[in-house]
Amino acid sequence: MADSPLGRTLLIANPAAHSGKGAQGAEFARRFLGSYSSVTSGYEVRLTSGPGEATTIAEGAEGFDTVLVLGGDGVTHETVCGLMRRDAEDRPQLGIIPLGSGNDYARTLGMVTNDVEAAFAQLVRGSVRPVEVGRVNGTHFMETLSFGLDAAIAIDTTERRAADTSQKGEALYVTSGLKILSRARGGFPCTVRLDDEDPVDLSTLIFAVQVGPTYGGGFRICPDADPADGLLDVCYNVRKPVLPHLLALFGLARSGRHARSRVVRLRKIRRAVLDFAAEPPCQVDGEALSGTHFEVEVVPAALRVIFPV
Ligand SMILES: Nc1ncnc2c1ncn2[C@@H]1O[C@H](COP(=O)(O)OP(=O)(O)OP(=O)(O)O)[C@@H](O)[C@H]1O
Repeated sequence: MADSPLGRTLLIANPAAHSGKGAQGAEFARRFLGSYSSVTSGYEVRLTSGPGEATTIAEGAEGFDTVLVLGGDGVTHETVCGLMRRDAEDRPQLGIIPLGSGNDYARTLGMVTNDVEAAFAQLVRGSVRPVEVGRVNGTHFMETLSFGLDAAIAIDTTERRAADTSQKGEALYVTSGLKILSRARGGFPCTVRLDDEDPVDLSTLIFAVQVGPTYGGGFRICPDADPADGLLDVCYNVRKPVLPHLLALFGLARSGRHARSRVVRLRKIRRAVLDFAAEPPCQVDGEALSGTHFEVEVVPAALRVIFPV
């Protein structure tokens, strides 16, 4: 590793990412790695053929110093889950080449998005820092876990994108948001225990657990979240706002200004246990998760990730 910035490198690329632009991005990345041989000490390129494969490839990343992932938050989540199945001492460092529609993890790290060449320039000169990941019922997440309306919006967004709507990214999230929020009524009753505190009953509309500040393609739900502070940030409602207020909060969350509202509370925690009366909408890095009992915890310094300098 000493004689090249990335050492022995495995590139995991999703050709389907960003509405198929991943294929071209992967080809560019392959040519880049071939042309600039001093950047690595040898490399391998693996294209994913479908959901879940990045996890298997990353889990088997034996003898690599660096795993690069090219694609969006979905394939990055799968790669992180695979890396977390490896022993910590045999876990390669991770670099992101963001090519997706949401790119929230890239935003957390400060990587340029949807520009493969510029991302390589950042990675080659970057610095490696340990970051935490979250864990919920045995599944890891690198950016976001949420319950309630925001999860319903994220799941609706994913389903509509899969159904090939012409809307993308933020526009898709906003239209899903307006649809789901305008139908919101009861909330999702839940008992929550944060760290070692006494359990509290909440009438949950949203309960977000974040490693980095954003979800949904840039909504700053936990504006102070820092992926290297060893803590998870949570944002949840402590009152039920009337619908116009709820819609206004949704708009303010774009810039993080919802944090000033007395309706929501923001905290930093290590652990949370949530028990819902009935199964809530739940998303983990954009993927749906089912259940009523959720045990959430931080895994501090779980991954070494390349940040731009
Ligand atoms: N060859 C493939 N064909 C179809 N889907 C794939 C393939 N390889 C991986 N996938 C799936 O595509 C999903 C979405 O990919 P990814 O997150 O990379 O891009 P995106 O959806 O454009 O971006 P974002 O997640 O940021 O919105 C992943 O969850 C992954 O399981």
